[in-house]
Amino acid sequence: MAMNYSVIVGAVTAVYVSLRLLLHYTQDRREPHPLDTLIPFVSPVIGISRNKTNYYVMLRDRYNLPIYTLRMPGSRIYVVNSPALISAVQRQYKALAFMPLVAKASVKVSRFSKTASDIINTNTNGEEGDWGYVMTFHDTIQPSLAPGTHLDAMNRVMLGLVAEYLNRLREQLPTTVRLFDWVKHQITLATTSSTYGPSNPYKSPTVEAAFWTFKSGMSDLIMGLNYTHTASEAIRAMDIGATAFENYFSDNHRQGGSALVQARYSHSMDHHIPLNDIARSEFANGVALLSNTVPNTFWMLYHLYSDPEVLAECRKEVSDVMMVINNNEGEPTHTIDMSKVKTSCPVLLSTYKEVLRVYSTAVSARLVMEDHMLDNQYLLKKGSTVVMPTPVQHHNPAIWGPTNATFDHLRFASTEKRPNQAGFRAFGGGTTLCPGRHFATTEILAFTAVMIMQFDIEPKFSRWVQPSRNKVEFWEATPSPDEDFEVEIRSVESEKQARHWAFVLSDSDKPIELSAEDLSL
Ligand code: HEM
Repeated sequence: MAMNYSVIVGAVTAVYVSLRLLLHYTQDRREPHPLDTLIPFVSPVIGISRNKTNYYVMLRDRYNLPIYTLRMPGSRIYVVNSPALISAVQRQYKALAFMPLVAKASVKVSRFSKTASDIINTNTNGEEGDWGYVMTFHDTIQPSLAPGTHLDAMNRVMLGLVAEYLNRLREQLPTTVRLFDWVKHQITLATTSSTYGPSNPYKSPTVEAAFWTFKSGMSDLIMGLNYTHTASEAIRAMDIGATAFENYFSDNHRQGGSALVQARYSHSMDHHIPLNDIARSEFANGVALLSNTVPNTFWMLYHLYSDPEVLAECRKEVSDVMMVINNNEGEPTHTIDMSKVKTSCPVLLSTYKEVLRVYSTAVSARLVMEDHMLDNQYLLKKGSTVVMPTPVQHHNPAIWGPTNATFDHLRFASTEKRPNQAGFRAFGGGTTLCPGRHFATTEILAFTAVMIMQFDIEPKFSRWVQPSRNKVEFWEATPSPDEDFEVEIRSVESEKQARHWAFVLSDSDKPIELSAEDLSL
């Protein structure tokens, strides 16, 4: 027995020493310093799976390095903390590329045909010039989501739908719903109907449910774990979505949709993507459309309703920009001008930005295409991944002060001390800055503004309790609550007489500052 024990100890020691030597001899001194090497190659895996994106914040707090290396089995991750180095990474968009990662992940999750996969995987980083499906994708869709005519048109449809859903809700009050599920359903329908028009495939409850099943299995699909139960369910769900979208496109329903869907469809057709693959890509696009807007709307409602002070201040602001206008039937209609909400409701806007700051779990990633000296200081090796975790910036005491960990709904409303916009990265930055940020912002603000004006919400069985959010997946930029809960929705007493609500967009959708890039618009 003693003999067996010493053999095991000897073997473990030999493995450990070999791993340490391997780490030592394969780490170039010019690379960023390696961290969390207690058990080489294993400690970072445990750290990330246990602590999710908090792991990066913990390592920043402990070592405060501008950049460091995490050695993982078979790969290196360079984690960038310093804002100056983040800018340097963003400037090197060819050497430190985003699109090859997107192409690889999208082929895995959408399960494209070989024809489509080959087209998508060609010239992903513009090695042969600025052409190809992936290289031209961003510039093709960007105009349909940029402030201007197309975005206004999409916003007007979305605002009409939000008003219609919530007007209908008034007729069912009081009602009890599971808050997250309810928000998910309302936002899914408003977002997808304004994107896809009257023949929106998500109007089918089967397609709507299939999308959320697909989303639940995405992590396994990205990691190639196609054999798990969750992945099999996601694959089945993708097939349901693909069939629905194939019918939508073959019946020409996209003609009634937004400029965004037209641009995406034409782009795929121009690159000779087969129809079933276009449908797969469109269904997977639901992740960009919905996976952040839904949870951010939920967290907004949570903070608005769980704190009477926040609720009162925001209600006052919105009521100041509300008008009563007679509709076509001569009925008085409470009308909220979204253009005014964006210019005259600083507390509501600040609450929204604070939600984005506190809840963002986005980790921007880049693939190192060739050995590269970042900022002439740090060697980044070909094939490694560079990551820029947003929580590190959003919880940086040097930018946000000692209260960085707490939710302060007035943080962005202060006119004296403007927070440094470079430290706010909820929508990413550089060439991969989120093109959907203005659309999502208008939707979240409209939905929450009309909610607080029309309805009171109370948890059914207890007081408001901050839901945990530990189940967030590694690729998600916004966590959902771990558990849903029931709330009762009632009519706001003083508003009982107002039966109709509507929105107008009096001015073209002005960009509000959602990123450092918006300051120059
Ligand atoms: C509150 C809602 C949203 C949040 C927090 C959000 C967040 C982000 C973030 C952090 C990125 C950067 C990814 C990176 O650099 O690694 C991104 C990219 C992107 N987002 Fe959003 N997003 C939101 C809504 C939307 C909507 C509604 C759309 C579509 C209409 C959209 C479309 C996209 C696309 C296409 C990209 C990739 C950009 C590229 O190809 O370069 N997003 N988003």
